[in-house]
Amino acid sequence: MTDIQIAQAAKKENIVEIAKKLGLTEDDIEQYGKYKAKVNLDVLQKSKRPNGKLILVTAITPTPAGEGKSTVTIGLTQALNKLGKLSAAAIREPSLGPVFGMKGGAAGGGYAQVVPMEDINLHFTGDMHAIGIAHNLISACIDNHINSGNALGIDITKITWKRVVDMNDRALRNVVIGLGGKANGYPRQDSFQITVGSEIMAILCLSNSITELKEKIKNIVIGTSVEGKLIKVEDLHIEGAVAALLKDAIKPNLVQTLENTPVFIHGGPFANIAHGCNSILATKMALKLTDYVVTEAGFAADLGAEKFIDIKCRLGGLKPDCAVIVATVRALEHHGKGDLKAGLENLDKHIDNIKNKYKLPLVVAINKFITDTDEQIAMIEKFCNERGAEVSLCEVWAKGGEGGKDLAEKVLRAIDGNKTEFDYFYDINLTIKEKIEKICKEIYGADGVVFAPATKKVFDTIAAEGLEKLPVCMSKTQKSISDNPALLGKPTGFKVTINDLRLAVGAGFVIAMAGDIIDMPGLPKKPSAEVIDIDENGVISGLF
Ligand SMILES: Nc1ncnc2c1ncn2[C@@H]1O[C@H](COP(=O)(O)OP(=O)(O)O)[C@@H](O)[C@H]1O
Ligand SMILES: O=COP(=O)(O)O
Repeated sequence: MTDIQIAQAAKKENIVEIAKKLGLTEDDIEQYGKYKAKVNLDVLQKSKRPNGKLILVTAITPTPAGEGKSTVTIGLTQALNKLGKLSAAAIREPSLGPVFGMKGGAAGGGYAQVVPMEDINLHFTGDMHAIGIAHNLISACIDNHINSGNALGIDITKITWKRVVDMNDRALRNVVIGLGGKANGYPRQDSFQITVGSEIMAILCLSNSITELKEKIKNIVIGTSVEGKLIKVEDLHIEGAVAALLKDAIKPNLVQTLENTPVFIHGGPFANIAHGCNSILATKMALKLTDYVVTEAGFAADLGAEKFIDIKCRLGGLKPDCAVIVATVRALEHHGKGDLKAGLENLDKHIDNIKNKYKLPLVVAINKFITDTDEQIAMIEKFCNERGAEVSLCEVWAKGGEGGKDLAEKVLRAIDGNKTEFDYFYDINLTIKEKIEKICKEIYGADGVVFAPATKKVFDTIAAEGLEKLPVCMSKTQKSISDNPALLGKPTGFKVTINDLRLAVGAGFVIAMAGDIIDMPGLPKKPSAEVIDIDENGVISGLF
C-alpha cells in the first residue's frame, strides 16, 4: 500500500479524544472538523505539569528524497506511547512546494504517519495561506506608500522585502511589477520567495506570545531610505493588521498518528533557506502536556539541528535532552559514491558535531528500507559501535511504533544517563562574522570563510544598528555539509563563500547566504503535480 492508502485506511479517533489524552477539554481546543483542531494558547498557563523531556530528531546529509526524519519522529513517538510513556510529536507543516514538486509530503511514511495526511499536506488549517497573505500585505503597503508620495523616502532600489507564494515557481524569482502606467503604480524590479522562507513564518515560529509576535512584526526591516535609514514595518503603521491576519495561525494545530497518539504541527520553515524548526509555542505546549516530546529540525545536523539549538532553543529557553540521527543505507551509499563504507564519513562528522559541538547524548537510528541487506545494516552498526555511538535498527516505516521500541528504549536510557550540561554552540556575544566563521569551520569543517564584497555594507549596518548580538541563520545547500552541493561525504580543504547577508531583525537573526542558495525553488521536469488527483467522492490520490 502507498502512504496515502495506508493513511486513508487508518482508524482515526475524534480529535476531542486525542485532546483528552493530553488532559485537554473541548474548551481548550477549536475543532476544524473531526480530526483537526487548534489548541488555545492559554493551555500553556493552565497546565501545571512539569515539562517533559525534549528529543530532537536530525539526520545525516540527505538525498533529495529525504532520509526519514519525519517518519522516525512519528514512529518514535508511537513507540514511546507503546512503552507506556505519554509522548507527543511536534513537527513542521508541509509546504505545497515540495508536495507538488518532487519531495512529496512531510507527514511521515509507511506505518509512521500523521493523519489526515491529505489535509496536512494540502491546506491543513490555513496557516500557510495566512502567513503568505500577512507577508504580502506588507509588500502591498510598501508599494502603496511609495505610490502615495513616499513620505518615508523609501529607496525603491533597496527594498529587501520580497513577495511570497507557497509554490516552487522559478519564473517568479525576478519580476517587474507596476507596469501599465500611473494608475498601476510605478515599475520596479521585485522577487518572490517561497512562503516557508518568509520572515513572517520565522516570526510565527519564534514568538512566545501574541504580544511578542506583534513586537517582532514591528521590527521587520523592509529596506532603507534614500538617506540610508532602515525602514521598518512599524514605520508603515501596519503591524496590528499583519498580526491580526495571524490570529488563528499563531495557535498550534493538533492531529494524530496512525496509532492515535497526539501530534502538534505548527510552522514550516525550510532548514536550507530558513531556520527549519516547528514553532516554540507548539513545542512548549507539547512539553507542558506530555513526558516526552519528539521534534524534528530540517535536513541534516549541520542545518536544522544547529539552528534548532542556536536559534529556536536560545529564543525559546528550551533545552534538548537527546538527539537522534537518522541514517539510511541509500544516503550513505550516495555519500560514498556507491561505496557504503566510504559514505560513513558523513555520519562520522554529524556524530562528532552532535556529541562534541552540541554536547548532546545521541542515538543513531538506521531507518531500514526493504532494499537494505543484513550486511549493509551490520556495517553501519559496527561503525557506530566502534565510534562509541549508540545505534538502533529502526523499522517504524514497516511496523509503526512496534518497529521503534528498541530506538525508544535506547533514547530513554540516553536521557536517563545524560550527564552533559547543555549549552548553545556559540556565545551570543561573538560578532556576526565570528559566529559565521565558527559555524563554518567547526560544524562544516571549512578551512575558512570568504565574504563577498556585497556583505561589507551589511556588516557596517549591523555594527551601526547594534545587531552584532543576534544569532545567525545559515542559509546554504542541504546536499552537502559544505556550501557546495557537489562535495559529498565529509568534505575538507574548502572555504565557505558568504555571498549575501540579510537582516531578519523581526525574527531576531541575521541570515548568511552561503554558496548559490536561492529562496524560490523550481519544479522538477516531472512534478508530482502530474500524478495527484481527486475522484468524484473527493478522495485524493497520488500524494506521498
Ligand atoms: N524506511 C523507509 N522505507 C521506505 N520509504 C521511506 C522510509 N522512511 C521514509 N520513507 C519515505 O521517504 C520519504 C522521506 O521521508 P521523510 O520522513 O519525509 O524524510 P525527511 O523528514 O527526512 O525529509 C517519504 O516519502 C517517506 O514515506
Ligand atoms: O527543511 C527541510 O526539511 P526536511 O528535511 O524535513 O525536508
